[in-house]
Amino acid sequence: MRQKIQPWRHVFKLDPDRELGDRELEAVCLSGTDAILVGGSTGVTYENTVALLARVRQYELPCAMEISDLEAVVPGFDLYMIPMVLNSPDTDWILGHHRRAIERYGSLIPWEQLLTEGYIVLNGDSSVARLTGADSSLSGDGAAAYAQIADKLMSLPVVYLEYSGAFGDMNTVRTVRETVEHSQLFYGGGITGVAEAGQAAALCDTVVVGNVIYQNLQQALLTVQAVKQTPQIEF
Ligand SMILES: CC(C)=CCC/C(C)=C/CC/C(C)=C/CC/C(C)=C/CC/C(C)=C/CC/C(C)=C/CC/C(C)=C/COP(=O)(O)OP(=O)(O)O
Ligand SMILES: O=P(O)(O)OC[C@@H](O)CO
Ligand SMILES: [Mg+2]
Repeated sequence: MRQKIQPWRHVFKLDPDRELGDRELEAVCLSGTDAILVGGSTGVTYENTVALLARVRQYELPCAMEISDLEAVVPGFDLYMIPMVLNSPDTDWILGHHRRAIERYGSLIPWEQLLTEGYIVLNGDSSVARLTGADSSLSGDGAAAYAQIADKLMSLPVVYLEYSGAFGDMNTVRTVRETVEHSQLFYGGGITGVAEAGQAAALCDTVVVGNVIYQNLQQALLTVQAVKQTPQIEF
């Protein structure tokens, strides 16, 4: 599974709880992005997730689900990404929901299709920060410490720097980048055009673009090449 995401440089995150027309979806899926990640922190249901999966499946690119609510899990995705919010004080968002999911689904879980993401939530104003109570007031060193827990102590395949809704502090991202050796480093949050996309792409392995799809599709589409044409800085 890890090999599957290794080539992902640019990913569009589609929210089942938001409207996107057929022409717009086609533009997203044919944009040259490496994958579609279906997920949101609120309002995700079985029905709106099935509907979005069926529409994305008209295209050939990989489609993964990022699970935020067990009731909304839909079979048929290529991959299931499982967030653990490492900087939440509420262990439910690190292990609790996960334990209940395993108790409930047991042997039905397709483990070979699951990938764990060590989330570090850094925008205190985001829905995900409110939902999980994450401590978003971390310094660069604090964020890097969580990243090292994910990378070195837990050997998680993904470290996800989540600034959902606001462009992040690139000094913090750089500090984290310098410490992550094995996990694939995802960046997401507040990318609204090529300049931000390029900055995040220079520092991270995978850049996730979400909200701007719904606000300014043309700008969203331009982020694909901006990410792909930006070489990563070597540390
Ligand atoms: C047949 C088949 C496929 C069976 C599947 C079996 C199965 C259930 C496997 C799962 C096993 C498992 C361990 C599941 C975990 C369950 C679970 C609910 C875990 C909790 C995940 C979690 C920490 C959620 C918190 C929210 C979160 C991190 C969401 C990620 C997405 C995100 C941050 C979106 C951004 O939100 P958005 O709404 O866009 O925010 P803005 O408003 O700021 O834009
Ligand atoms: O929606 P934006 O702010 O682009 O963030 C992308 C993604 O990281 C959200 O989970
Ligand atoms: Mg969003």
